[in-house]
Amino acid sequence: MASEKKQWDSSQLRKYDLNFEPIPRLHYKDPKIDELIKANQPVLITDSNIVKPAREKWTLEYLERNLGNSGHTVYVSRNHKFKFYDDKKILNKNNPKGVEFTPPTKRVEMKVFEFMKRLREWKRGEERLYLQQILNSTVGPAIVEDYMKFDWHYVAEKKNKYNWGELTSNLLFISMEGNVTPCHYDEQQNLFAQIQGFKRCILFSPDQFECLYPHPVHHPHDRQSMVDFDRPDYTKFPKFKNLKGCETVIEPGDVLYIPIYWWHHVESLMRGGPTVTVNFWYKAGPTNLEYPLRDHQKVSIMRNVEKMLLEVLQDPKEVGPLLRAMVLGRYN
Ligand SMILES: CCC[C@@H](CC(=O)O)C(=O)C(=O)O
Ligand SMILES: [Zn+2]
Repeated sequence: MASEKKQWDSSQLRKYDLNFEPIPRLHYKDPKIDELIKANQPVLITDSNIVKPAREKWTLEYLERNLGNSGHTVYVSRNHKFKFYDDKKILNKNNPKGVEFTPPTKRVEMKVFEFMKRLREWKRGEERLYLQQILNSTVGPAIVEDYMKFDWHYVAEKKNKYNWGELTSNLLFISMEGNVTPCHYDEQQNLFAQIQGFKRCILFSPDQFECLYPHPVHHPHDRQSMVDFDRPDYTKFPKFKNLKGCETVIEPGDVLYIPIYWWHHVESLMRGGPTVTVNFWYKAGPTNLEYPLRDHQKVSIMRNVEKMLLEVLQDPKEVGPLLRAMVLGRYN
């Protein structure tokens, strides 16, 4: 059979001073998928029916007609990055313990027809938009009907087999070409289903924590890497050059398993047009402490230590000196 024409090329990928291994791409009936999920390893699942109705029907026109007339959550950025921030951690009159912080993106509520108009008329260099909307009762009945026809048997089988917690949400992402969600981790298991367009996903294991320098837990950019992948500061973040990761480009119909606590950087291909994705976020299941501890469990322990120290010390500037006094010359 003539090889299928590749639908994208490497010139559409942003260039980083890093090399990556490929993430395994396996047909959804391949039993090796279960081995990888059980080991908390990423895997790209192809040819499944997980979001088949969306794959067949959710064009931008269909979404514009059926997403409903409520305002949808849209982020606006002056550049290609959409770095998430938790506004509950920003200093303001209701949150005197918060951090002085200027959000890098604006969050607005936008009607879907306005969003789609902005998408159609967008010119390179203009501010970028990224719709990120929870699929909830505000969406139109046609979307609900399609959603009910997702292959819930397949996802429930994974959830139960690997003891994941409950499904917390499905987010719908409609991105402009070239948008980037910078490197971060989530405390949830994630089935990341691609509906339209191509997204490059670069993933790093939780054991790369020391190379990715997350913001402190109390910072609005908690869980996000401090390193700007476009212009890494190797003086401030010297271990970034040792970073080891894996990558794939997900295509419509692919579903990427992003394991809990795994770092991921996601970009809609440049010159690839708008992209549509639905994710499935599951809470972590109950974890029994078995030794040796898994790397993601150590990240969770470090988060708890940071939270406890901040609680008792009150001043973030005291956390470093106390930990250095405790460790340097004694535990290193
Ligand atoms: C706000 C979340 C964005 C998404 C990545 C992307 O599609 O841009 C992601 O990081 C996730 O599904 O966990
Ligand atoms: Zn994420």
